[in-house]
Amino acid sequence: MSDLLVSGGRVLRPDLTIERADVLIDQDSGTIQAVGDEARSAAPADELDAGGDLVIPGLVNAHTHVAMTLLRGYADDKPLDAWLQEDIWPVEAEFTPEDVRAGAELGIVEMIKSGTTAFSDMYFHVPEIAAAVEDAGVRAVLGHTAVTVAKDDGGARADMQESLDVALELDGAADGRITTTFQPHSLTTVGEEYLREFVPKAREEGLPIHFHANETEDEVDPLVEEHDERPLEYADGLDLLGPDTFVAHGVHVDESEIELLAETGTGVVHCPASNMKLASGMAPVQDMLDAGVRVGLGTDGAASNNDLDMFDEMRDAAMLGKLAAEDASAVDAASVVEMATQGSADLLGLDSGRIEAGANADLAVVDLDAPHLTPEHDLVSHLAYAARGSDVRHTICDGQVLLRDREVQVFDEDAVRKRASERARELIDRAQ
Ligand SMILES: N[C@@H](CCSC[C@H]1O[C@@H](n2cnc3c(=O)[nH]cnc32)[C@H](O)[C@@H]1O)C(=O)O
Ligand SMILES: [Zn+2]
Repeated sequence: MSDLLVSGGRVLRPDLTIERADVLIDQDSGTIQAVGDEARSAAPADELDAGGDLVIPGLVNAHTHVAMTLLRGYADDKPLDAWLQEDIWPVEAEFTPEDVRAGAELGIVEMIKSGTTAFSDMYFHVPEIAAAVEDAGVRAVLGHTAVTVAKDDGGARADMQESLDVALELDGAADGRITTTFQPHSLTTVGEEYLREFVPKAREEGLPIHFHANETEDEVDPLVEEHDERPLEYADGLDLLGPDTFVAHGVHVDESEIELLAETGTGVVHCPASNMKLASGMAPVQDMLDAGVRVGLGTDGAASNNDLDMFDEMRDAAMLGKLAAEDASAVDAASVVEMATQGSADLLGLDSGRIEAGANADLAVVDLDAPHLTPEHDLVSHLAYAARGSDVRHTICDGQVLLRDREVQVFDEDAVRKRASERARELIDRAQ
């Protein structure tokens, strides 16, 4: 048996207490074998020093568009609709499969370096993203995002069919590290007739569903006008909600919709940085938590964030949650740490996000030896409010070491950055 010992650290346990403990990992099964006294292995095949560090579950980014790293800083300071239509979609039309691969590798390197071990993605040229995930050793929930507006009927149906086909084909790829979702882009960018035709097919195949919902007011008003019901009531009528569904954003949800989310077990991925940057609004996160809605955390794409650092996202979630509730006790440190770990993992259907025997061996080791993490009154507070992605020292996924002493083990980081820069430059040239 091949095993790995993470030794000498303090460990964040599932109940958010901190315990001095070693963690023993079975690399063959990719799971945690023991935490604490039972972890003292006679002679582990490999050892990672976590002395003075905090060992946490690998963070889970529950909503992103990873290849959009190529568009980081390309178009800023606009609202969602204008940003997508005027800037993003014209350039995305020029993306080649190689561009998506280069952008995905860049995004994955950024995530590995900041302690993220799993992500959920919405994009196109998905086999390229799957190949990058396979090479990198991370986990991902992938899918092809279908849009039907501004397409003829043939084009629209083909895009919906591709979303089904890609989800069926890639499920279980990369030794099971890849799973999939069926992905209508949003309730306003996919026509009702296509949802009526394809959602039942996705349900029949048992595919989980992921889409953008209630992100901006512009997305809510037309649906209310046309159907005389709230967007999530409309979605429920189309069998889009349920425990196998998680929606991105959920910013403009009213009380009845929060109830509907809780009743149906539908998950919500909160994306605070994107919501602030595009001025989409403030999601009522504390109200959703109080109502028993399952909430995870995501960065959204790098062009609306502009990074993929989940530590940033935790802090943004806490800050924005307080502002939205006008209550400093809302969305507290423990809530955001839970959202970024067990909360997101639960939405993605992963047995990750907790350091416990039997769970996936997906971990990050945070170096606490820094002025901004001193003194150590409360390490959960530090994770939420003071730590940064660059404090991550080691990252482990599926029992394999992806980052060792801040060195990415799975890719040549400089080559990935160089390729992404070149591809991004050529892409913008083509689009202009
Ligand atoms: N543009 C393609 C496919 C869409 S892929 C997923 C899309 O979501 C877009 N996207 C990124 N962030 C957001 C967001 O916050 N809300 C809605 N869409 C977004 C992203 O740019 C990408 O175009 C088509 O026309 O078929
Ligand atoms: Zn998005």
